[in-house]
Amino acid sequence: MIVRQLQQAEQTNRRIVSPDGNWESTRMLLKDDSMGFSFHITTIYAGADFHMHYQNHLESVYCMSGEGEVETLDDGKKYPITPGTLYILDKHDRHILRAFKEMKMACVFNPPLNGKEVHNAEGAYELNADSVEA
Ligand SMILES: CC(=O)NCC[C@H](N)C(=O)O
Repeated sequence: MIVRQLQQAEQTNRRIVSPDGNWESTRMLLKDDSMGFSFHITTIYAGADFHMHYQNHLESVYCMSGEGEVETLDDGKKYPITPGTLYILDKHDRHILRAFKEMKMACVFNPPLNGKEVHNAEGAYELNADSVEA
């Protein structure tokens, strides 16, 4: 069994701060753990408004706190996000995430992230990103 603690993981290189200033994410479970998915606790900063398109991954995002919305770009639909909301990007959906208040999210990626991923110009993660060190 593997046991990890968020407050400890935040003190390591599992915590990634996005260079675009929109979010930070502590990646608690990664590809190296051989579970077939990765699990992250992500903070979306208040006022964030940014585009993503996970062409190489499927993602589920559960809101634990805060307030915002997600907009799917192919159909222009907007979905409010409040604590308890789960949105599931099952079609590699192009989307915009907006945080009206800081949001804390629990995120699962399939395939799992290596650890150091940040968004490329298209809002995707590459499949060959660096791993965090042991
Ligand atoms: C909700 C979302 O996708 N935020 C971007 C960061 C991502 N959750 C990650 O942990 O890399």
